[in-house]
Amino acid sequence: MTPPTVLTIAGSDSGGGAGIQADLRAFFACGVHGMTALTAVTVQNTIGVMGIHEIPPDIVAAQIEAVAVDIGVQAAKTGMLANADIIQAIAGAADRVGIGKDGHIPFIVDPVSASMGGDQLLRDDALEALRSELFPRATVITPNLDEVRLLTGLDVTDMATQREAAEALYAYGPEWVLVKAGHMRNAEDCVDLLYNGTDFHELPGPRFDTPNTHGGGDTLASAITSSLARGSSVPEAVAFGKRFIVRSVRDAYPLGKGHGPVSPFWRLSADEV
Ligand SMILES: Nc1ncnc2c1ncn2[C@@H]1O[C@H](COP(=O)(O)OP(=O)(O)OP(=O)(O)O)[C@@H](O)[C@H]1O
Ligand SMILES: Cc1ncc(CO)c(N)n1
Repeated sequence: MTPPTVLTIAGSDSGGGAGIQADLRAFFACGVHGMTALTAVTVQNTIGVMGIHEIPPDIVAAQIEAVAVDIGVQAAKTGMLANADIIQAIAGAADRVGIGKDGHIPFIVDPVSASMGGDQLLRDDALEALRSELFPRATVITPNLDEVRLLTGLDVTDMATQREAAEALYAYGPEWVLVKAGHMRNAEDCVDLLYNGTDFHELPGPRFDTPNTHGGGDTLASAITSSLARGSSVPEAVAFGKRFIVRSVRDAYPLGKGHGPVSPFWRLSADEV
């Protein structure tokens, strides 16, 4: 039987840990058919990003439309988007094929701005395009704490400031905001926070002491996307994504001389999360 079909709009990580490679691995482990609209080729390994080749915006839009009209997309997500022109092209293509909260296709916007090592993956002038073009179309946005700081100027250090950040980001128009806590390094646990303008949902989880969390944000967003494609509600899909990422961080493995990737391979031998 044909599995649910999902689309990632993101960059390539030559090291295979993050980006489109992480998304496809998570999609496979979640039992959905993954499709890709490539936005950039990065020259990357576990240590850092040494080069970026950006894909022309019309080619990014054409990839989205090609798979949408033939195969169909049940949920879509974004990762590294590189620049404002690419973001503009994605917004146009999304509207044409019904991706986004005003269309019928759930749309997860992960506002990726830098790699784990701090290398920039989004040009400075593209932050405004993310806020104005993609956040109002998003079913869920999934910033980490560095992205929260870039997007809102807020420094999240505890649950109170995490709630404040969720409210500030909600004002940009997404249906839901998920503020991820991975970068709250002084905290004992990893409590992500989901908000829809009225209700706060806390997603508690353990914090593993490991340097190998490369691709963690991509893997979480891909698991959420897969669950939405199966028809789950946003709180159900995010709870699934959290269970999925906890197991994937637990099973992360060392690779190269830098940060190893999280691993969704455990899923292939388990019946359910
Ligand atoms: N050390 C850890 N132990 C357990 N869970 C973690 C750890 N680090 C991050 N997570 C979880 O992984 C998910 C991704 O969080 P994080 O804030 O690190 O995102 P990110 O920075 O976008 O990821 P990436 O590493 O892909 O850039 C969240 O659910 C977070 O709670
Ligand atoms: C291509 C790419 N996308 C996303 C990330 C962030 O995990 C990365 N390091 N590289």
